[in-house]
Amino acid sequence: MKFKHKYKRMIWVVAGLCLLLVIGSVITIVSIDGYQYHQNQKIIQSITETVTPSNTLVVFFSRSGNTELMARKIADIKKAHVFPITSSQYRIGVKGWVQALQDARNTEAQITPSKIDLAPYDTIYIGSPIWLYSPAPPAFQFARNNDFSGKVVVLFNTMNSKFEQYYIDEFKKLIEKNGGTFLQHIYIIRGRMTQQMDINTFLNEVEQKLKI
Ligand SMILES: Cc1cc2nc3c(=O)[nH]c(=O)nc-3n(C[C@H](O)[C@H](O)[C@H](O)COP(=O)(O)O)c2cc1C
Repeated sequence: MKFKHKYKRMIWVVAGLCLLLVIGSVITIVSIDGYQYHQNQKIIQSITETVTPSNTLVVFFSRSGNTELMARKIADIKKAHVFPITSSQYRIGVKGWVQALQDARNTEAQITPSKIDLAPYDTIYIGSPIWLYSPAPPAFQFARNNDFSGKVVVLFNTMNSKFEQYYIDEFKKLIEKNGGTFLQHIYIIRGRMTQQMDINTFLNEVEQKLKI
């Protein structure tokens, strides 16, 4: 009887420790996310936008600003117009992070705007973070909603460590189904959360990727 009681107590202690570990990890991840968001925003504001006519458009969805940074750098180099897609349920913070994790493998999302007039452009860059090895749902939703007839499309992603080619192929199929030519997939691995590459190396990497 005494042994059973001790055993039960041990289970509670282990369960409590596991719960603390999960809460601690979530707090750490969300704090790093928030820190990164603010660091990225400082640099993003210093990159000037192209206002003259352009036949290249960079469309992106970004939560913590890494993909936005890549998008703005691509637009700067290519003298392209840039257009953010937003999805309010994935805002920075705990709620948005949990929702992102929950929806990571979906290919549908509520996005604003749902469509963009692509008529002035012949090349469209579409960017998003990788969530659970796949481009985030807003990128798929944008690809589903728009007509890419006569357009060349480049998918670009930022991530911590890796993606699965299967999801990139699915994205390519969606672009082709909507009339586009899928030219290329480019990506930057910024490294795991505590050892991410610094912003200048990241921006140099964007330049290198565009030369390929
Ligand atoms: C819910 C969620 C899932 C993620 N899954 C992956 C993943 O499978 N592989 C990976 O390398 N990074 C993953 N990440 C990290 C992001 O891809 C990475 O931080 C990205 O640069 C964030 O882009 P953003 O700042 O534009 O939102 C994930 C992030 C979140 C929030």
